[in-house]
Amino acid sequence: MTEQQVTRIPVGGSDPYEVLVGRQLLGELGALIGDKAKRVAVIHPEALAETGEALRADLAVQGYEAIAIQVPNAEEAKTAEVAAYCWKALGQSGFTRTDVVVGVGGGATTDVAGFVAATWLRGVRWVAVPTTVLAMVDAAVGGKTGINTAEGKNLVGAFHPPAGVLCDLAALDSLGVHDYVSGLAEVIKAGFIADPVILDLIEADPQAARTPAGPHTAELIERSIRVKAEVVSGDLKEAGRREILNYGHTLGHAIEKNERYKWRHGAAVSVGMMFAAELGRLAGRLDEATAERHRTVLESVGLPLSYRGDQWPKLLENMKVDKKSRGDLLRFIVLDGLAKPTVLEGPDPTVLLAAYGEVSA
Ligand SMILES: NC(=O)c1ccc[n+]([C@@H]2O[C@H](COP(=O)([O-])OP(=O)(O)OC[C@H]3O[C@@H](n4cnc5c(N)ncnc54)[C@H](O)[C@@H]3O)[C@@H](O)[C@H]2O)c1
Ligand SMILES: O=C(O)C(=O)C[C@@H](O)[C@H](O)[C@H](O)COP(=O)(O)O
Ligand SMILES: [Zn+2]
Repeated sequence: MTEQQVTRIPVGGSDPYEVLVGRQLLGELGALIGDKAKRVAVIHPEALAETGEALRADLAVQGYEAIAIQVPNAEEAKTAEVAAYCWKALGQSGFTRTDVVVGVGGGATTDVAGFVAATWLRGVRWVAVPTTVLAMVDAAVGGKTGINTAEGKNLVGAFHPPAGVLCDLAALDSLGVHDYVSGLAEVIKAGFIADPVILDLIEADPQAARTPAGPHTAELIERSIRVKAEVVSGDLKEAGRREILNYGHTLGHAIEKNERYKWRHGAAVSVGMMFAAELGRLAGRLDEATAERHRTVLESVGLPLSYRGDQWPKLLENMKVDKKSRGDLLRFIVLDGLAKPTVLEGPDPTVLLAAYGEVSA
């Protein structure tokens, strides 16, 4: 990709928008903010203090009353206290319904920024500027916004699509390898549920896939965004098909909570996908080769495959508040085959335990 090339991926639904992938995209921000806004709030994590301030200063030069709101890094930002801190900043700046929130950062930041936008005055416009692989391919696209509570992950939130998403690939150069690789879990998820070419590209050179300098970085990101865009375009509020994007997340979210959010989301989802593959296999749905492919591709990029065996009772308890649960019924996304996701409802507890045995350390 040359510096000037920009890929535009449409996301449909009642409030359509585009995901732009390229470099030097910040020139696009003004058009997305629109001409009705007087004030803009740039919500950014501590790690991107300079970027947040540069963006604020640039918007101020363009004539907006721009404020920067710094939130903690990573999952510590996804709390009611941080949301309340942001609401206070908006209130103090006189933020009205025509003003705009810009969320710049990883998925944790875009989740809380989107949630603040969804709740302030019952909903104001927002633009996502994702700066991690994970946020580009998943978190910033699709309008799921939210925060955690003491009881679990993402338990409070709203569906509130952004006005646009700017994925500037240059942002990935400063990302640590651990965070880069964590994002690959959602890329690999998109491969297993819908686009196996993603898996072929990673398997061809797993080491190259671990860095933004790899030859297929833009293609992997764009393919994953297209999977997400296609799914959410037809089912914004997760009435059905959108549930496939939760592949690996039932156990993944339970692990994140058990680890008090010290594990990255992608790492937990990696173990969760391995578990879901084994669950599908043991339930007689998934062939052995595809289940084994999970192990090889996740391991090849350095993602974890196992978790502490003694934690199963706690994980089972955590999984009960998963949003796919209905009453006492646990529901999992499994595969009937490669790119054939489906729902497995109320699996036999012995099969669940056996599947966990396959990922227990
Ligand atoms: N809304 C959705 O549909 C959706 C989808 C997937 C994941 N998520 C959420 O996304 C979150 C995980 O996102 P993540 O993996 O991006 O992690 P993250 O947001 O926690 O970011 C990881 C770390 O990298 C820092 N960082 C961000 N961009 C950087 C950059 N360019 N250079 C250097 N440091 C940078 C962050 O400040 C943080 O410390 C989880 O909370 C998960 O639940 C949401
Ligand atoms: O967009 C979706 O829908 C997803 O499930 C994508 C997931 O990768 C993401 O982690 C999402 O935040 C999980 O949502 P939740 O509803 O299970 O909290
Ligand atoms: Zn996820």
